[in-house]
Amino acid sequence: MQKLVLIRHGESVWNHENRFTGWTDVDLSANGYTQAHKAGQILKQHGYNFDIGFTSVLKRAIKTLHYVLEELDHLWIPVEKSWRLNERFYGALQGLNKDETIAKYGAEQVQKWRRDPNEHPPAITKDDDRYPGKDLRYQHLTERELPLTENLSETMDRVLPFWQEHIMPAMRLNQKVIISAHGNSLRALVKYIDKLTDEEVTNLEIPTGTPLVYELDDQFNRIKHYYLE
Ligand SMILES: O=C(O)[C@H](O)COP(=O)(O)O
Repeated sequence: MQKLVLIRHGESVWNHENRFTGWTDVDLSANGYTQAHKAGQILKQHGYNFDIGFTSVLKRAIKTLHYVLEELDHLWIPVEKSWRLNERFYGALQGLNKDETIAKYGAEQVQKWRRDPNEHPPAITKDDDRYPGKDLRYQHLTERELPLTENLSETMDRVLPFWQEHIMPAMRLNQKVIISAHGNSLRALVKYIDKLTDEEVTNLEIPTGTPLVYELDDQFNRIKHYYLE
């Protein structure tokens, strides 16, 4: 049996302001900073330690992992960052207030954009300042990999190769792994590990800054999962 720990970043400034974030690189809020430290303390109380960490290239997830590892006095372990663990790219919704968007387009449409695994939020164009092709950190990506919008299925398509090629090999070496990522990149991963249907994943919400433990068998099938609080 192996334990894998997933954590969604602590509350971000835009979570606090209720704005669609996606790949926008916003910082943790003061509350998010506290949540990240508390998550580290809880993991410490339960005797957790890690051999390797994985995170996205967005500072809210990077900092959350950093503060967790700081509490564990584990800042020295290797941390691998990948755009593949980024939040779902929320297209033209990025930056908009969620309630204002509901007022404009209706609750049903906004809920579809947020939770229907096959629904695309409105796309940006390549001349938009939010286009990742303009951002240094994504310069090595191919044009096909650079999103203009993304649904959860597409997020899953780019998360899973990273799971298979980086995270699973570490676990096969019996390394203890922590992954600090985002609401929707973690929903994509959990959909895969828990073999959830499209309908089941629609109702899955992952809270910020709360360690989620997966106990997995040798084939990486889930035995059980639970939050540490
Ligand atoms: O990108 C965002 O806005 C949030 O991190 C996740 O938002 P959601 O709960 O609307 O998918």
